[in-house]
Amino acid sequence: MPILDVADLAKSFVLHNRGGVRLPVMRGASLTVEAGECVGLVGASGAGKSTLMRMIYGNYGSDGGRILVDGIDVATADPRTVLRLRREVMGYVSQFLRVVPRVSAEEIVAELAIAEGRPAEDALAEARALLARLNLPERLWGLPPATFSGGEQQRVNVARGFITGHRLLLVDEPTASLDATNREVVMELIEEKKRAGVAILGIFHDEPVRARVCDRLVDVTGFAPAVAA
Ligand SMILES: Nc1ncnc2c1ncn2[C@@H]1O[C@H](COP(=O)(O)OP(=O)(O)OP(=O)(O)O)[C@@H](O)[C@H]1O
Repeated sequence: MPILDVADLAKSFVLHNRGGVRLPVMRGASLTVEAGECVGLVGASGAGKSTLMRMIYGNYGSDGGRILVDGIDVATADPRTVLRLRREVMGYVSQFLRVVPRVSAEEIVAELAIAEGRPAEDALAEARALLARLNLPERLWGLPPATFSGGEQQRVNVARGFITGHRLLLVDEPTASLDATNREVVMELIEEKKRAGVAILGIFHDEPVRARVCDRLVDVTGFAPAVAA
């Protein structure tokens, strides 16, 4: 059974500030991701890549179809079940870090591992190891990331997303503002996850990154309502 199994998913946005106009953005979206596999979402800007990821993570509702994560349908699950899936099964690594005031970089990274039940000292040790691998200067580990550069914040976010034992990772542009050295580290982290049997669905604008880490590509342009009609 694939860890992620999306079938016949439909989505339209209702524009409340435009008198409730419905804007269909997706129809018949279907894809699967197996353990140990990385699938890349491609398609022109505005084709719906991020929207599809947000529906899978349960941030956006859908108008029809199913999103099975570890056999449970996110499209119809109650919020409590979605929260459990996020804690136990699926992680989301966005491009941007949500900065929490006064919480240090290493604590932000360790947080999800602690939530999974890992002892705090172990989680902090692994957080530091990941930050070191991602070349974040040690003097920054104990500071809140609010004043960090874009690339430094992104590396904290990648460490936070990759520390978990999640079996499904949704990654949205994890290398967007990184230099070549750190891009290489992120690609290695993805390859390690795949070897550990983690299923990954990603958006990678960087073609060489995509070519190296993705086993398959899914073009979301094929899910546009006009094409499917
Ligand atoms: N909250 C929203 N309300 C209304 N329309 C939206 C909303 N979010 C996205 N859209 C529309 O849905 C379509 C798909 O957007 P989405 O961000 O998923 O595209 P994308 O493929 O990820 O693009 P990019 O590569 O530029 O990030 C676009 O036409 C966008 O304008």
